[in-house]
Amino acid sequence: MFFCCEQTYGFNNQFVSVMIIVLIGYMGSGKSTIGKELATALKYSFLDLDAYISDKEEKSISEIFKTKGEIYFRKKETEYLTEILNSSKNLVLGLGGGTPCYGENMKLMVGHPNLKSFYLKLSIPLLTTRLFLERENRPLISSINSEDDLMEFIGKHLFERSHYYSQAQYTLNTDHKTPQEVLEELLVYLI
Ligand SMILES: Nc1ncnc2c1ncn2[C@@H]1O[C@H](COP(=O)(O)OP(=O)(O)OP(=O)(O)O)[C@@H](O)[C@H]1O
Ligand SMILES: O=C(O)C1=C[C@@H](O)[C@@H](O)[C@H](O)C1
Ligand SMILES: [Mg+2]
Repeated sequence: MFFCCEQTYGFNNQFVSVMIIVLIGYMGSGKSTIGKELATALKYSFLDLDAYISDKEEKSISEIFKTKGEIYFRKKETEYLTEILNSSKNLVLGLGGGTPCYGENMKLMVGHPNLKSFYLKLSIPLLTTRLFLERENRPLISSINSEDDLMEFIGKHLFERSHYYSQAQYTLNTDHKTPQEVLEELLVYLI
C-alpha cells in the first residue's frame, strides 16, 4: 500500500502531517453542505467526490448513470477515490452516498494513517422529506414518485448500507441540527 499522505513535510522547521477528513452518509445527509463549511473553518480544501467524478468524466452523475451505467460509475468512483486519497494536501472530502459500500473503498479509508472519517447520520423520515424535494438530479431516486415509496426505498437502502457507514471512526447524529451545530460537533473531534 502506498499513500503519499503518510509523508510529512518540512514547514517552518516542523514536520506537519497531511490530513484528510472524510464525510460519509446517505444522499441528502449534508456531506456537501457541512463539508464546505468544515473546510473553510479549518482552512482546508474541500473536494466533493461526485463533483470530481463529474469534472473528470465531463458528464453529470445522472448522465454517467444513463449513458455508461452504474457499474461503470462504481469503477470510476473507486479509481478517483484512490487518486484523491493518494494526494498530498489537507482535504475535507465529501463522498458520494454509495461510496463506502462498494469494492474495497471503506477498507482504503479505515486503513489510511492520516484520515479521519465521520458518518453524518440522519433518520429515514428526515432524509425522505429532504430528498423528496431534491430527487431530480439523484439518479437512484429520481423516478420515485411518492414520499411513501421514497421512504421505503431509503429504509431498505439504509438497512444494507449502515454496515458500511458505521465503520466510520465517528458517527454524528444530525437529526434536527443546523449545519452550524453539526459543524461545531465535528470540530470537537478535530481540534
Ligand atoms: N443540518 C441541516 N439542516 C437542514 N438542511 C440541511 C442540513 N444539511 C444539509 N441540508 C440541506 O439538505 C440538502 C442536502 O444536503 P447536501 O447536498 O449537503 O447533502 P449530501 O450528503 O451532499 O447529498 P448527496 O450525497 O446526494 O450529494 C440541501 O438542500 C441542504 O441545504
Ligand atoms: O447513494 C448513491 O449510491 C449515490 C449517491 C450520490 O452521491 C452519487 O454518488 C450517485 O448518485 C449514487
Ligand atoms: Mg453532495
